[in-house]
Amino acid sequence: MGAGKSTIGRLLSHELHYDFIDSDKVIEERSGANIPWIFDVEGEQGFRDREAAVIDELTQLSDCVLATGGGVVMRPENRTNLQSRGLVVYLQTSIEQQLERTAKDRNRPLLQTGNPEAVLRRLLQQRDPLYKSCADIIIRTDRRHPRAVIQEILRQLKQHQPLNA
Ligand SMILES: Nc1ncnc2c1ncn2[C@@H]1O[C@H](COP(=O)(O)OP(=O)(O)O)[C@@H](O)[C@H]1O
Ligand SMILES: O=C(O)C1=C[C@@H](OP(=O)(O)O)[C@@H](O)[C@H](O)C1
Ligand SMILES: [Mg+2]
Repeated sequence: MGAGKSTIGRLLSHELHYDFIDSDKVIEERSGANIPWIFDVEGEQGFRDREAAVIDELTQLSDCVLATGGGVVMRPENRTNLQSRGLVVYLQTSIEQQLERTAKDRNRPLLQTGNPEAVLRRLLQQRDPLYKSCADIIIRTDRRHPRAVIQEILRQLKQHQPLNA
């Protein structure tokens, strides 16, 4: 959360002339509700079920940049689908920067309960090995302008596959 997946993903899609899809937005559109409501009414498991179905569908598309929610790696089938069907970029970000970037946002239910720093620390401990297990590319985003992050992604992408852009 706050790594910049939604922001960087959109800008990157422009550079690549690809479509941009944010799985959280698709989940909201399909359910007709926002993420806090889904967590409230269906619990985190309900949200993860919706997320897994959407990820299975969206990872079958071509020529697009897909931004996921940060918890996508918690389900093994999501990791398999992302890894086998796409090229995965891990935006690695310090907790300090995550806190700064998410401070004003009330749309992340996991940060609304308890101490956000402690929550982020626990989640990073659980998830960092999982992000690393599926990432083709790892980019540090701390104190880097989104444009610099995108340039670094493009540079590393070129080493992986020929690009249309
Ligand atoms: N590299 C960056 N430098 C500064 N601010 C950023 C950067 N990446 C994202 N942000 C800002 O941080 C906030 C959270 O970004 P967002 O793209 O929603 O993250 P995510 O989708 O990973 O949770 C947004 O306000 C965005 O403008
Ligand atoms: O880390 C998480 O478990 C979540 C991250 C959110 O997306 P962002 O990573 O885009 O904030 C969103 O999917 C939901 O609130 C759960
Ligand atoms: Mg996002």
